[in-house]
Amino acid sequence: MTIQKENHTISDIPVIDLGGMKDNLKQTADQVLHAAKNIGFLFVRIPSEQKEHLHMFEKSKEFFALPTEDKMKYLINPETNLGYSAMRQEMVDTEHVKKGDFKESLNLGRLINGEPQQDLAVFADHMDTLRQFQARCNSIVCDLMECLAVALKIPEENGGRYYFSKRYLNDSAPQDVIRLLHYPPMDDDTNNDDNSEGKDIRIGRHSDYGMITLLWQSKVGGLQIQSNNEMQDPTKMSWLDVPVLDDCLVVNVGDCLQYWTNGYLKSTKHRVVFKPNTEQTPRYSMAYFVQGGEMALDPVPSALLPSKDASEAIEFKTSTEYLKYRLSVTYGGDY
Ligand SMILES: O=C(O)CCC(=O)C(=O)O
Ligand SMILES: [Fe+2]
Repeated sequence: MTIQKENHTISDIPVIDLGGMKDNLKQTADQVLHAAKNIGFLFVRIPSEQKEHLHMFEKSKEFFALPTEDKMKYLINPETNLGYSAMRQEMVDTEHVKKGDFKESLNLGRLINGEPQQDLAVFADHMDTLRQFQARCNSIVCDLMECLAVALKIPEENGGRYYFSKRYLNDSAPQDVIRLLHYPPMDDDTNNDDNSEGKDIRIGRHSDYGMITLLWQSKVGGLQIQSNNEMQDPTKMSWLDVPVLDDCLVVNVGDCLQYWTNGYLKSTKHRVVFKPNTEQTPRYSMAYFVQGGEMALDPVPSALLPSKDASEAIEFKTSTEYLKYRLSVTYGGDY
């Protein structure tokens, strides 16, 4: 699938205020669509009264500060994709990086009726923080989905403005994941020679598997997006730095949404590197992955979409099928 023919500059990543939906839905919706189809990334402004992400960051830092043996009690369950992944356990770029990613993470599954579906004893006293963060994520996701449906002019008989959000909220098996990430400072184990991109990698080049990802960064940057998305040759890849904007979160389109829109919306490759002067600083980030669950990977009913490339075989019927395949690659076929 052809993704992007032209290179982009950082000014292509707009800052969008979803509060604008109230008075000017069409304009806000068009801004979201423009970014989603041109670069696959956008910033969403965080109103100053919203503090849920800050509370989550505190809990995240506390978790990663625990001794390794305590964290290992929550080791990731291959069946559910929930739990703790240790340093180097994951490798998202199997083509260009030979060692696992220089990061650790904790995947928290969706709370159902406010309750966790995994062992989360370590968060037992902080469930309200988790509940409030999840509720905030859901609300941002629904706003974004409504914007996309409006700008894609989905006919009323197909659900109109609520085409995506209704399916999302009605999904029988929602598999959204909150992922807490910790990238420690460089150490003797950070061997820069073993990746052919010739860069110090915190997480290798990848696209996200699901529909939409919300990403909060905490102070330390390093996130980059590939401006020539389809380029496979590491020597010819070009990368744009995504700045850390304190009052914004980052949003990106995932593979499922690209697939559903016949490539109209772009799931752009990205990675995190050690930026100069931050090698000795840990980076914390949090991602909220909207996975799509058991929703069928059907083309979105929009006249704006290009027709499907006939050469492309339909391999996956649901988002979950696709997710399982991608995870099996990331974890080295252990799953
Ligand atoms: O930490 C980041 O900024 C990026 C994380 C990411 O891309 C991912 O987990 O998919
Ligand atoms: Fe990602």
